Amino acid sequence: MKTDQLETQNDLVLELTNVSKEFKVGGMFKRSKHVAVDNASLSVKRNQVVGLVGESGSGKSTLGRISIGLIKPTSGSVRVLGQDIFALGKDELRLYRRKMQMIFQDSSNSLNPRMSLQELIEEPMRVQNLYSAEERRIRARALADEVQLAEGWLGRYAHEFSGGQRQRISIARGLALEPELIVADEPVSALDVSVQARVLNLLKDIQESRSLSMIFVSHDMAVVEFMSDQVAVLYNGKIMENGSAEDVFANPKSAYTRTLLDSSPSL
Ligand SMILES: Nc1ncnc2c1ncn2[C@@H]1O[C@H](COP(=O)(O)OP(=O)(O)OP(=O)(O)O)[C@@H](O)[C@H]1O
Repeated sequence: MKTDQLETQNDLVLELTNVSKEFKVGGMFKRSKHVAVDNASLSVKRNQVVGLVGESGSGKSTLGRISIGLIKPTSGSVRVLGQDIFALGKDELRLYRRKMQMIFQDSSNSLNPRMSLQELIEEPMRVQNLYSAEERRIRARALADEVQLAEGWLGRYAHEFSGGQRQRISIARGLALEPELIVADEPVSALDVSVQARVLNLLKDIQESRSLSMIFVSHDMAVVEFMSDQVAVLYNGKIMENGSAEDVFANPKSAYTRTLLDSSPSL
């Protein structure tokens, strides 16, 4: 294999190929299948942000969760850094998951109220048995600084922070295991509009400085335009359109994307 071919392959952090997900729905007597993701193919390069947009129920979250191994697709393959993650055993997948982290809309609600900021950021490293206690302490401080939480706050508890600050804590916890791929699922939707821009700017700065690959799920087209290099539009589980953010926003190919853009007042 030529060197340039090798580089192109390594450059792909996430590769979804013909991924479908069917959920069984209904009760004991009337069972049916719901196709949440329908034959979707998508790739994310190193240092690239791919925005996933579409109306509620179009399959964005399901595809995001499939991308980091939280949901197993019914068919298709998911490669992260060249590795088919569903070909891994349970323990191997657990270890591999370090490379892929998810930031949820309500991540901050799941922070343990009995832990200090220092402990909350150290927790993912402790659970994975990574680093010495001293090193975890130092790393947690650096991570708090990276998400712009003051050193003086390291002893405070989750409930003492605002919504935006709690989402910064979740971001720091997501970064603690040095991931290469982040799936951010509506990460600012639960925040006040005034706080959203600051958290988005932080996320973008971190993504750029760490050269992270990211899937950014949002129903807000303006937010997606700000964050993304590439945009994929989902409708009924199908990818209707996938192109550079510039092209998709300036020249949407599908009528559905045009409707989405027209109904987005903040653009
Ligand atoms: N565990 C599940 N069991 C059954 N159906 C599910 C399950 N998870 C998702 N679905 C269905 O799959 C479809 C896609 O859901 P998904 O949450 O991925 O969409 P979404 O685009 O992220 O929506 P939203 O913006 O509202 O979060 C929906 O019709 C949803 O009801």
